[in-house]
Amino acid sequence: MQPVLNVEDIKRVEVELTRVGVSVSELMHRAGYAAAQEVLELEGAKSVAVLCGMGNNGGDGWVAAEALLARGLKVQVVCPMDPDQISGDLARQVAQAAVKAGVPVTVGPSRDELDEVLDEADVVLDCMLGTGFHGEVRAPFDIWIECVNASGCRVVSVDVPSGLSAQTGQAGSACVVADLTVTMLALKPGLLADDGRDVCGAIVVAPLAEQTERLCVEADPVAWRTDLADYRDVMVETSASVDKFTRGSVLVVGGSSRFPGAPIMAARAAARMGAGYVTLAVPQAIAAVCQTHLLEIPVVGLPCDVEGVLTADAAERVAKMARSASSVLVGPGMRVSGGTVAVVSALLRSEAPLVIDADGLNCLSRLTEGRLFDFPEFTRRDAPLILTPHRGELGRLSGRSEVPPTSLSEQLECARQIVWSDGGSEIVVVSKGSATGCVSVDQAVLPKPGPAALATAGSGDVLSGMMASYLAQVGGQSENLPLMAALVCEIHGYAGTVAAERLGSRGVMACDLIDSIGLATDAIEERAALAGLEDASEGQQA
Ligand SMILES: NC(=O)C1=CN([C@@H]2O[C@H](COP(=O)(O)OP(=O)(O)OC[C@H]3O[C@@H](n4cnc5c(N)ncnc54)[C@H](O)[C@@H]3O)[C@@H](O)[C@H]2O)[C@@H](O)CC1
Ligand SMILES: Nc1ncnc2c1ncn2[C@@H]1O[C@H](COP(=O)(O)OP(=O)(O)O)[C@@H](O)[C@H]1O
Ligand SMILES: [K+]
Repeated sequence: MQPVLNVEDIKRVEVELTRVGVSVSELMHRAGYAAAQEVLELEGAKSVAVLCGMGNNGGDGWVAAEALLARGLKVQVVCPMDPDQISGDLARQVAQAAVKAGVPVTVGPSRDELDEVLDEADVVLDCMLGTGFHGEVRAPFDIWIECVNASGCRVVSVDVPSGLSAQTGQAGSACVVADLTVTMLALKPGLLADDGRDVCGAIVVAPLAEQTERLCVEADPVAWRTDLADYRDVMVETSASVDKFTRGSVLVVGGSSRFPGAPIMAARAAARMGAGYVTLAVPQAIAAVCQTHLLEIPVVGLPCDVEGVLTADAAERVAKMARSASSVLVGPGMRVSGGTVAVVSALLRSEAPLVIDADGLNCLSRLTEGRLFDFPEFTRRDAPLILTPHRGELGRLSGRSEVPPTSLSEQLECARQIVWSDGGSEIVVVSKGSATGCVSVDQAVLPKPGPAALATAGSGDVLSGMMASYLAQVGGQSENLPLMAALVCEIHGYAGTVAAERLGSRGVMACDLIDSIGLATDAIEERAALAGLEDASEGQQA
């Protein structure tokens, strides 16, 4: 797994590195060389325009420009002011050194002059704004960024594409769209979510020092980005000597007259994910319609009101059914009422490994008055509990329904608040978004996100069905619950990719994801096993 550090923690690592003898100047030189190296590895790169800002990100650029010139490339630095006028000592010194070494400089070009420089270049090295960027992009960089994006050059961004917040993942009104981002020391959350996913291109981490790995771990990473090989420890063991019950039984509880489709999709996803036996429990009013769509899955009708919403009488029945299930999913399409709140409450008190999604989470918000972290008694249980909120649901659970989290780092913060108030290792919050974080008290793991094709109604119901199914198949518990949850998200994402290949990136509907789950599971598990073997053989050779 790769550590992901908040920007302020990256700065702490930088300070720690200086304490162990790697000066900031040395770091800037190594950053510049790392960026230059990536440019040199691009096929056919001959002429490079290096666009430098006035801070240390620009400093990295000057070092890279000098290194590229020394390797025989045609280099042209573009800078808003005379190198002697740069206020930061370090950036000024490397700029002066580069000029002395013969690096040609264009100072404060007009738009036309900049376009001319870019016409001559085949690669742009973007060193305008790094982690020091905040607010809206100001002149001249707003114009420069427009020119870079229109130039047709390949773009390598240093540390972070200029105009993107490395912390929040939000892009300003202007933002470089890179083909490759060489990020220094460690991944930052903003590179992995929201606009970051659109503008970073491929991401390469340049650790810059042998001590970096240890210092990053000591800086308490905000999350860990998974590698496929990590999943081997949490995968379902395959065996031919199984029957439908040993393959795990899932109870799905949800639905209402308004939303009969959500629990149907969740139940089908649970079956496609490999559970041997799935039962669906829904309001009596929709039981027949659900059964018509589910040939393999028995449907149980429960007491409901005239609106086809579960009543409190259903709670005891559900709790009893939960006793014979390897896992239970509650929530999809259920609505929020006194009855559904009673059902969620009964399941929380049960010993069943439990996944709560959608309206199940909204019931939980209602139970805890929107401050789940103030009511850890609801989530404190011995059996696993997985909550799968999107940003809106997470906001409601965290008492911030008016201002739900808007970035991955805020998602992680809210999820942490919930799991830490509970304090147990059995609770995981799967905080969903364009990037998803699976958060427990021990760690937060980030699976590789799926494609935007997943942003379609019902996709979350499919995920929660898959989650309950995997939980059932590993016997209702896992050595590493957040990693298991991340594996399920990764399979969900890959199902989106498989479905998009078949139906087009905008054509995917939630049911199409269900049909792709089986192949996606096989593919991800096979790749994880292969990646594990490769890691092991590399380890032996080393
Ligand atoms: N943290 C580290 O360990 C290392 C950092 N390095 C580099 O240093 C960078 C951070 O350097 P700095 O803190 O100097 O910050 P930056 O160079 O990212 O940005 C600071 C400059 O940008 C300007 N600026 C900020 N917001 C702006 C806006 N909205 N519009 C226009 N201009 C704006 C500031 O006035 C200042 O001149 C990193 O991104 C990285 O490239 C590397 O040199 C090596 C190691
Ligand atoms: N832009 C995106 N890129 C990748 N995954 C996404 C994107 N948007 C949404 N997703 C994923 O799709 C799923 C949507 O879940 P949710 O919002 O609960 O949908 P619904 O309530 O309609 O079922 C989540 O797993 C989320 O991570
Ligand atoms: K940059």
